[in-house]
Amino acid sequence: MEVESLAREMETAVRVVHLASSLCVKVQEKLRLPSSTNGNGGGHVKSKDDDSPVTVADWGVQAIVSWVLAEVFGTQNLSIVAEEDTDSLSKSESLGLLDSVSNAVNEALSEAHKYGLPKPDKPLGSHDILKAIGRCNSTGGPKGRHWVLDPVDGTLGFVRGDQYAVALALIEDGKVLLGVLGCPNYPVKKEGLRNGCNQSGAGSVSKGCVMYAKRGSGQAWMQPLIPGGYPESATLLKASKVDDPVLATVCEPVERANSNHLFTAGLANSMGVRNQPMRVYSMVKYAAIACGDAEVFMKFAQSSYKEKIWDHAAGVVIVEEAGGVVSDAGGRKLDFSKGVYLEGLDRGIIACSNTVLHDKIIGAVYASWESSSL
Ligand SMILES: Nc1ncnc2c1ncn2[C@@H]1O[C@H](COP(=O)(O)O)[C@@H](OP(=O)(O)O)[C@H]1O
Ligand SMILES: [Mg+2]
Repeated sequence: MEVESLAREMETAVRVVHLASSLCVKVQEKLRLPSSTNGNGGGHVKSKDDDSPVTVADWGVQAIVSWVLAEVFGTQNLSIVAEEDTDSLSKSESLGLLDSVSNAVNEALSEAHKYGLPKPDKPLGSHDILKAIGRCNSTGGPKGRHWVLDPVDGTLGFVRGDQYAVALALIEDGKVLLGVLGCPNYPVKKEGLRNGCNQSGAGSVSKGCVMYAKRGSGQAWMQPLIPGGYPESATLLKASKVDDPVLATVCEPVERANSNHLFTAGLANSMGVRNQPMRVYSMVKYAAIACGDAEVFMKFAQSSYKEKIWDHAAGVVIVEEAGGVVSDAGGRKLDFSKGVYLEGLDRGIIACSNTVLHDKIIGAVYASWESSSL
């Protein structure tokens, strides 16, 4: 019974992330048009109170995921924790923006049947869209089931035409049961789509994938993103077996403000890492570990910053089921049971493709922390 219901949740989550990713691809294309070079993406981008950008895609994805989850599972007991709210979108001066969100949402939902998802009888009105976005106001917690959504993770990467991710997870009683990551700009080797993406070899590269995993299954999967529909195939993902730091690739946030590059460079150096760090926006870093393109992901934010569950939940379960390990800098599992924030996080986050590298980094943190300036 339990397994069966989770199958339905996984199926819905994967399909809606495909649909949401298709919306993002279209919005990102519009942002790149010459008419969008006026600093606010032709009206598609707005600044939040903390000056970080929010776009038509952030609200559009949140509306779509919320609407589909409500259709499939009903609104009673539906708890969704998500990044965006309706505050700025419902202001009178945002009417144009709300119109753009409505258009993007209705365009995407008109194709929902091609993804095996329900579709509205008639286009959603602004009221329905604000309701769907506003419904995602849960704060999670230790008990019950909570969907956790980052509609566009790495919004800065998104507006810069770079990497970003759509991240959806399901948490029950504080444990992440399943995670889905849409990575519309992630390069995937064609051989990889057939055989597991850590296989090397010359050959063409396609763009975009959706990765997903169910807790305890010992399997993480990847599907290609295909325009206008749902793919038939999925391939198994395996994290890298490289355990020699000399051969390892470390990835980290692009923005210095989000992680201390100097500190992580010192750690990497002390363990013998030689490759330059791979700097990537968003949870795509977890995707890179899960599919064997990198071995280590480190994020050491300023001590005043509190990490949010939607920035990690989906990535953690996918990396772990692909064979990797994720913990805080003290080696403890991340705690998704305390609400919106990863409370009690010890200094930083370390995701590795295997325990050998993970143990080495935890040891390096221990050795170097005293002398760090964090
Ligand atoms: N000062 C800060 N320190 C650390 N992380 C931060 C931060 N400000 C924002 N972030 C988080 O870092 C995420 C981007 O990750 P990365 O830097 O790895 O690309 C942001 O996600 P959003 O883009 O969804 O807001 C945001 O949640
Ligand atoms: Mg985010």
